[in-house]
Amino acid sequence: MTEGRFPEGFLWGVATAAYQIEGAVAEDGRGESIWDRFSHTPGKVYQGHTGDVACDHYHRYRADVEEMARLGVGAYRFSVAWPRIFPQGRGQANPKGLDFYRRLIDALRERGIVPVVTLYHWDLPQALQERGGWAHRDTAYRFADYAAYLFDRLDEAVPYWITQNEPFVVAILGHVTGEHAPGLQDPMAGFRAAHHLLLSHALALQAYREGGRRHGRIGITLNLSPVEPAGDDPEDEAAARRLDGLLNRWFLDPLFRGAYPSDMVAHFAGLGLPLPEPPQEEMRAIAAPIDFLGVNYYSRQLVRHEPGEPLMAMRQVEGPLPKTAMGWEVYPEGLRRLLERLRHEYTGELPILITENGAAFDDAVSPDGAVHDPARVAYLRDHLLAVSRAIDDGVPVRGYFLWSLMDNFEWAHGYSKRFGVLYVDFDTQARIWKDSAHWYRRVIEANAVVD
Ligand SMILES: OC[C@@H]1[C@@H](O)[C@H](O)[C@@H](O)c2nc(CNc3ccccc3)cn21
Repeated sequence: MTEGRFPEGFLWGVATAAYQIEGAVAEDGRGESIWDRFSHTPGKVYQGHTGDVACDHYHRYRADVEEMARLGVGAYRFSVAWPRIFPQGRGQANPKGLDFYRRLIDALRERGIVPVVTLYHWDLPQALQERGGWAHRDTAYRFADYAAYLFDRLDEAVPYWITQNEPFVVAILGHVTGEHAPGLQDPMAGFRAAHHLLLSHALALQAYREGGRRHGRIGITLNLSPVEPAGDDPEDEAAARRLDGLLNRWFLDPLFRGAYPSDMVAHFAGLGLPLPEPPQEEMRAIAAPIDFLGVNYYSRQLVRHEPGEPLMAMRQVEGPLPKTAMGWEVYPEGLRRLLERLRHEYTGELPILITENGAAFDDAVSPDGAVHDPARVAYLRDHLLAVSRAIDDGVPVRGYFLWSLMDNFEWAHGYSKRFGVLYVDFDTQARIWKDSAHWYRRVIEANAVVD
């Protein structure tokens, strides 16, 4: 394959998530989520922004699907809001909630766009949080019930299911640093949540496999990054290994080797965090075969040894490379290296989907009415070239989902960070194609990186 070209049938897509785009948070029976609660809590989100309206996608989904069709995408990755399906997280279902996703899937299929459905993208029903949330084992079983409910009603139309989006972020930012909902700062809750998120994946996978007549493929999405020492001090290298152990291996090892990484278990035990030995049948279920691994890649992590930092004895440092509006280094080579590592250490011939890759930049509408975003075009081009090189080396990457279709609610940053290839004017809800959207359409059409 010549560099920059992609295999026949490569799946080109865009990605979004329910709480970030839908709005309509109190419509048609939707229950409260932890992100409704968190975003309405003063001081948690930039300038008090919330997802109450977001991109109003709940009402504008048909027009948004038409934009996807104009882009020429073959697939669309979106998440189902659990609180629309089960407003209390369990018990009584809400048919109007399911009806919205049926309408969305029908609109996609009418335009020949394959739905790729993420079951959980961070919007836990608040009622389950009040019963302990992800730190409580029962939530994993409620998730499996929710997943089975959707499998039974939507599986005929959904070829790809993703159980969890980024369990690391849910566990650590939600339960240890407190930057995300539910805003806890309790390392033990974080480790319990991490295990219950993996357990929830395993239980949903079992429900899928045992449900008979299942037509699709099912996997999980992890946020993965190369972790590199900021200097050549052996202590910095050890710090990098520790962060790699928490960010990457804490999830890859259970999923592909059936056990948590022993060096990290020992590290946390040494801190007086004696993680309870998980039941072996749970670890076996977590390591049950999946059909693909979803990889969200944005940048690398650069670390130094930091004796005073209580959990990991490390601190992340700013690197020398050009950065996006999130302050993340632009490091496309890291994606190629990550894919090579995954294949050699974990996934082998298992298909990989890049379920998120993209960048935020300070976009603005020009006097000519266009949105010129050359930095995003360059970011996307270089990362696609990295994917193409990995494929040429034999890594079985089967698809790429650009984050994101349109500017949206960027969690604790609110609407201050724009990741879309479509610019959203949140005063009017107008969608404006950025130069990167025109470019991505040409890439898809050519099935190759174009200038
Ligand atoms: O930040 C951009 C996107 C976000 O909008 C998606 O909902 C989420 O899936 C997502 N994950 C990452 C990478 N991981 C991450 C790192 C720091 C904070 C939050 C997420 C980036 N993104």
